[in-house]
Amino acid sequence: MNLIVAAKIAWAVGVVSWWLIRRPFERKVKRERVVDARDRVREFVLLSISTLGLGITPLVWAVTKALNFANYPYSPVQFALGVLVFLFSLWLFRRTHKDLGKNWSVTLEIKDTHKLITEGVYRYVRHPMYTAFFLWALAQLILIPNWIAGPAGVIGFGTLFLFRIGREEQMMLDTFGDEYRAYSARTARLIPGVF
Ligand SMILES: C[S@@+](CC[C@H](N)C(=O)[O-])C[C@H]1O[C@@H](n2cnc3c(N)ncnc32)[C@H](O)[C@@H]1O
Repeated sequence: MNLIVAAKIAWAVGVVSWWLIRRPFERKVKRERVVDARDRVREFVLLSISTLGLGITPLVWAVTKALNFANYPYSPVQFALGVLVFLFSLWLFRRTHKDLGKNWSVTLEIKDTHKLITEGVYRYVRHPMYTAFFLWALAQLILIPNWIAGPAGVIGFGTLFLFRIGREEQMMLDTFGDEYRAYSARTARLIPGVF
């Protein structure tokens, strides 16, 4: 099989796997009562930018020829590395969902029974789900040999992260106070011991 076709299939399998992992958790949180929801319009815009980068742009690359002018030569090593990083991101993504349980939400929300999670992967970093998304974006960068569709995920998810993270941490501080302050003091945001 042509290596570019293999990259397109690997990318599509990765995205469908991500969706299949998320589905049962989405169902579970539907029944929870939300007591604080912040920045609804801003969150919609940020999620759209992230979807454009991680979903729509690579999809356009995979199913049309519109971005082919920005393709560059590809190697089996690059393909294998991209697949490995994608697998690692999916593993971490599933772990974060299991650890967060009913406390998870797509946008900035607090539930009436909300608990601060500090165990599992949350013991090492405060935002492991965002680490998983950055790994997905990195996998896309490596897996897709195109100067537009490759980096689109890093730019799209990076924008969401930059404009959301301060507000999410402020919401957690407003809700959990000293408990979150102490948790923040002993954990990094994305990479243990680094950042
Ligand atoms: C998309 S989830 C991402 C969670 C976290 N930022 C991460 O990257 O793993 C966002 C929601 O998770 C909730 N949340 C974030 N950190 C949490 C924690 N340590 N414990 C419980 N809920 C948390 C907040 O209610 C927020 O609205």
